[in-house]
Amino acid sequence: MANCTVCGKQTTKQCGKCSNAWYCRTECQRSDWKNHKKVCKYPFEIKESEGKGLGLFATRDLQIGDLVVCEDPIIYLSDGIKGVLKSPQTFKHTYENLGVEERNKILALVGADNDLTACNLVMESCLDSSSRKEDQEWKRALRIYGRNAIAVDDSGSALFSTISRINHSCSPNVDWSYLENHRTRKEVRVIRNIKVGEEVLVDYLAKSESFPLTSDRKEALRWGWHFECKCSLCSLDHDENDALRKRVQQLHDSVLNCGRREDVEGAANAALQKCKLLEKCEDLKIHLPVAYMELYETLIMLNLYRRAYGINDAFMAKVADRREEYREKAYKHCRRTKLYIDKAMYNKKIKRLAMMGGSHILLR
Ligand SMILES: C[S@@+](CC[C@H](N)C(=O)[O-])C[C@H]1O[C@@H](n2cnc3c(N)ncnc32)[C@H](O)[C@@H]1O
Repeated sequence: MANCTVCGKQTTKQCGKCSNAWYCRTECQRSDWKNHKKVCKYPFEIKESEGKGLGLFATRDLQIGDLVVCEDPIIYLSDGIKGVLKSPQTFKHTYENLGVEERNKILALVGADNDLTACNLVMESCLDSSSRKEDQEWKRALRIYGRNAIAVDDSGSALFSTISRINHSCSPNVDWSYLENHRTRKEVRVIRNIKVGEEVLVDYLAKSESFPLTSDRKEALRWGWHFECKCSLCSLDHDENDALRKRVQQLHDSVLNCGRREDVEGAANAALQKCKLLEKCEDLKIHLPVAYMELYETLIMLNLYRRAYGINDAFMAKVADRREEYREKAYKHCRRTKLYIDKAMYNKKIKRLAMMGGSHILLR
């Protein structure tokens, strides 16, 4: 049983073409067609995923780079990323300005129960304070927001009708990005081939630029998303994968630490080893573009410092002179998956790298 996409009534009837929208009667289906026809063609169906509520499942084989869905948010808040929403009052105001259809779409998402753990502390204090009847709906919606909101650009978060139904896996087969010219519109694309019938899974923690071990990932998902992860990686024996992640994290830290000690050669070496290791680990490949960009930028630094630090020519010939090749690898991955390269993210990294050794040099 689900809620009608238009009026919110309980129903078991789905769109016959894609099974991704629920309608209680023909009038509701007809009135929603102008919106629904934009997503009706997508290659997935929404159905029960064991132990995780609903989820997206491929209705045909999908290749790397294929589009799963592209969607605008039902509600978008620019004042804080998920989990640290600054003001529940902003949420209340934005929610109450939505039309009935949008509100019903939000209320149909998972998490409307009275479970206060599905809220961060700011939300919790606000939700605790009043039990007035007229406040109940937006508070329900706020709880749903706590369970489903997704970061959409550097500072905002949003709820989506379809994308918010994608379950998490620490070994994902899709990734999402916003569009260059439309930062609240979200696109989901395949990063590992998916067979018909397989669940479409994204890594909720992927953009955190760290390589957490199983126990840390579980904790982060409990804290930020309020669930106990049942993905394949967390369910299996994870010692080997954890050992690999530990090594990648060490190399990642080493790039920064070497930089702080003005050991640019050490930083470049660590960045290179990190890329090599990431290439071997299927569930961490998502980090490759940023890692190759980091290597590229480190090698530019190396080139600039080569005389000052007496960096040996053999090392330069072996690694540093190949820097364009590494930059190309960063872009190649993004071109293959057709995901938007977040230039802001790279710029932040470039700034951080430019601070290495207290230098004021301009990189570009
Ligand atoms: C953004 S929603 C995903 C869609 C949701 N399954 C639904 O029915 O609408 C996030 C919720 O899905 C469930 N979920 C997602 N990934 C999961 C996982 N790996 N293990 C267990 N539950 C998961 C949790 O209940 C979580 O709070």
